Amino acid sequence: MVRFIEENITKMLETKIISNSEVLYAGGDDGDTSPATKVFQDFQINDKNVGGGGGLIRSWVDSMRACSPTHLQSFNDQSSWIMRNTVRKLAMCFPTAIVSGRCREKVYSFVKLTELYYAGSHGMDIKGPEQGSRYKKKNQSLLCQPATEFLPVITEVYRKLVEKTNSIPGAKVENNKFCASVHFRCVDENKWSDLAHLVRSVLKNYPKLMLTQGRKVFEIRPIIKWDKGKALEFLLESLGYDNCTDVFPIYIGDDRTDEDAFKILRDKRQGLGILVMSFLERLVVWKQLTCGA
Ligand SMILES: O=P(O)(O)OC[C@H]1O[C@H](O[C@H]2O[C@H](CO)[C@@H](O)[C@H](O)[C@H]2O)[C@H](O)[C@@H](O)[C@@H]1O
Repeated sequence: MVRFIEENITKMLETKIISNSEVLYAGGDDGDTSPATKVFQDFQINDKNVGGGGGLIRSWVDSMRACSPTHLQSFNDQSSWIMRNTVRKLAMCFPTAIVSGRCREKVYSFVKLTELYYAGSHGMDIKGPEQGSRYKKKNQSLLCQPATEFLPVITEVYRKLVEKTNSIPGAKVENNKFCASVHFRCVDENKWSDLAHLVRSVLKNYPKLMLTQGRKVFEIRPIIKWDKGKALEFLLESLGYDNCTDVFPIYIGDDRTDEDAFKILRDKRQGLGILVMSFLERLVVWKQLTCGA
C-alpha cells in the first residue's frame, strides 16, 4: 500500500497536481525596486494587460475562480469527538503536529489537545506540546516565531482591510496573528473584482507583505521565506528526525498551502505527502482498475 501511495504521490507531483503555492502579489507601489515589487512586476508582464492594475485584477479574479471549489460540509459534534480522540491516540504513538493557516490559538481552541505540536499562521508560530507527550523533553519548551517583527504591521493591515472591505457584502477579514485572511466565500462573484481592487489598494503600501491565495480566501503574509514546508523542516530538525533513514514523516493536507510541505518531503526524499482529495480519488481509480469495482 505504501508503495502504491508513493507511486501516486510521485505522479501527482510530476503532473503538477501538487505544486508549490504561488505568490499572487507582493506589496509596494510600482516605482519600488524591492524584491517584493519584482514579483508584482513579473505578474503584470505575464498578464499582457499592463496598466492601471486592470490586467492584474482580472488575473486575480480568474485565480479566485480557479481556486474556489465547493466547501466540504463541516463535521458534526460526534465526528469531531471521534477525530479528537483518534488524534490524541496518534500523538501517543508518534510525534504529531497540526500545521494550519489559522492562528495557533484558534487551532488549539478547536482541537484542545495538549499533546500536540501546533504550527499556526502558516507555520510562522510553532509551539511544542504543553504536557502529556512522551516526545517532550523535560522542562524544554519549543517556540518558533520567525515573523515576530511583522506583528505590528499585520495588525495595522488587518484593521485597514476590515475598514476598506466593509463596503463589500459578505467579505470577512480574519486576523491570523502573523497573517491576515480576506475571505470571499460569501461575496457575490460580481463583486470579486471590487474586492481584489480594495485589497490591492491596501497592500501596495506594504512592500514587506505578500499575497497568496487559498480556498476563497486571500492570505496576506510577511515576505519572508517561511511557509508550511519550512515549519515541517523545523519540526523534523527539532525532533532530531531530519536525514534519519529510519524515520518516515507523513504530511496530510487538503489546502493549496500544504503543497510547500509536500515539496519538502519530496526534495528530502523522506516520508510521504498525502493530498487528501487526490489521494482518495486515486484510491478509487486504483480499486476500479485492479478489481473492476
Ligand atoms: O491551513 P488550513 O488549516 O488548511 O487552513 C486554511 C484556511 O482555513 C480557514 O479557511 C477555511 O475555512 C473558511 C471557513 O471557516 C472557508 O471560508 C475557507 O474557504 C477555508 O479555506 C482559515 O480561515 C484561513 O485563514 C486558512 O488559511
